[in-house]
Amino acid sequence: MARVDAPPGSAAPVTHWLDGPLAWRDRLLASAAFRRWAQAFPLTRWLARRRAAGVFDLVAGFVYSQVLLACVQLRLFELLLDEGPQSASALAGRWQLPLMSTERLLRAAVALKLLEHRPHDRYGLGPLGAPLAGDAGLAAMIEHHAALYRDLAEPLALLRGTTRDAGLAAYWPYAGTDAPQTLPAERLKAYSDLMAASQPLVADQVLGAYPLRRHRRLLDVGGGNGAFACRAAQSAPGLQVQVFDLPGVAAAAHQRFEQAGLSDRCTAVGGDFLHDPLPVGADLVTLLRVVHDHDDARVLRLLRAVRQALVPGGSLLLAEPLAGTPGAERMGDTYFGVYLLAMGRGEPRSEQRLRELLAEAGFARVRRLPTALPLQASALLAKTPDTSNVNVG
Ligand SMILES: C[S@@+](CC[C@H](N)C(=O)[O-])C[C@H]1O[C@@H](n2cnc3c(N)ncnc32)[C@H](O)[C@@H]1O
Repeated sequence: MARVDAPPGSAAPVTHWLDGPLAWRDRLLASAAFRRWAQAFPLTRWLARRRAAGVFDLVAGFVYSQVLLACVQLRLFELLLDEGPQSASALAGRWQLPLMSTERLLRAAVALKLLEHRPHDRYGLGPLGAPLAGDAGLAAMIEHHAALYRDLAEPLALLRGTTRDAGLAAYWPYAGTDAPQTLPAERLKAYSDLMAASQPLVADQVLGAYPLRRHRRLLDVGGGNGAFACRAAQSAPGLQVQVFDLPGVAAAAHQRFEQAGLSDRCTAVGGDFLHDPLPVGADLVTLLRVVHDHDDARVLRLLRAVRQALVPGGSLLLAEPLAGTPGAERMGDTYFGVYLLAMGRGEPRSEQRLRELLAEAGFARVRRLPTALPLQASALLAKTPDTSNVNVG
């Protein structure tokens, strides 16, 4: 039986009956002779090609991302949506780029299905580019990845924690401090604007899965500068909405409510949700894209504080992309796993892990609310016990 390394602290090597067959399979796939045979044999050729293409996509993925980033930075998708197909020379003139590199970018984007080559040698939107046209939230998300790409330039330095020029850690300053309430407003603005721009993607999922009309008072914890609160208030005319976020962010939420003419129903409170008491009396608390930013100990502290703040029988709606989501596994463990590592705190969690944390914090009757696009966000609804809110543990 094949030998594998023992886990730290254990003397005996750990083995499993599957180790032998899997080692045989690994040796087969690692053999150039076997791969040559599989590529030539008619019944395995399709599989060999698919595997080779899969490996190539992993090799070239960074290039794909940068082609997409260049298209977004040039506002190419909006331009083609507004003005229709364009020739390479028209685009090169508009962007003041060399014709040769403009053509290179356009052909690269065609191969990625971001664009399509149209009659008369023009370029129009492709099936993957069209949904990006005019979506400010997606564009903002894509553009802020420039910071992540800097962190990933040396992946081993990231894994060792020795990255020199912090990209995402600087972008999300609350992840690197135990006193986030002291952060000045100007350090909170870039990420808060990004969250507001991309919030419609999440709000669509949340409000589609869980209409808010049955609630009286909503507390959006870590609610950013109030983008979701406004959508929530507009979707449920009788709802009072309160945002709790860091002081600099809450001040921006207050401004948004005034500008939207919603100040009579929407308010904002500033503080640190890990140390300051949350406003009490809500019958619904939302935690949208908040929990994955924090380690288990902080999440438990936050969930217990939420439970204390809710009225007996109140509900918590937690929404974020979940690890292990069928069909979107790379989004959780690959993308968010690495993203949050670069950010400096937090982890993607599976539904099961969140259920455990919710139970430990005293929530019950947890159920998953089906969302239309789990890649964007999954939602869990949990309840506080109907009676007293004491003994939160
Ligand atoms: C990833 S953003 C999500 C914002 C918003 N819920 C959304 O989905 O657009 C996380 C939010 O949590 C807030 N936050 C992080 N740590 C906090 C803390 N200790 N106390 C209060 N707010 C905090 C941040 O300021 C930020 O607005």
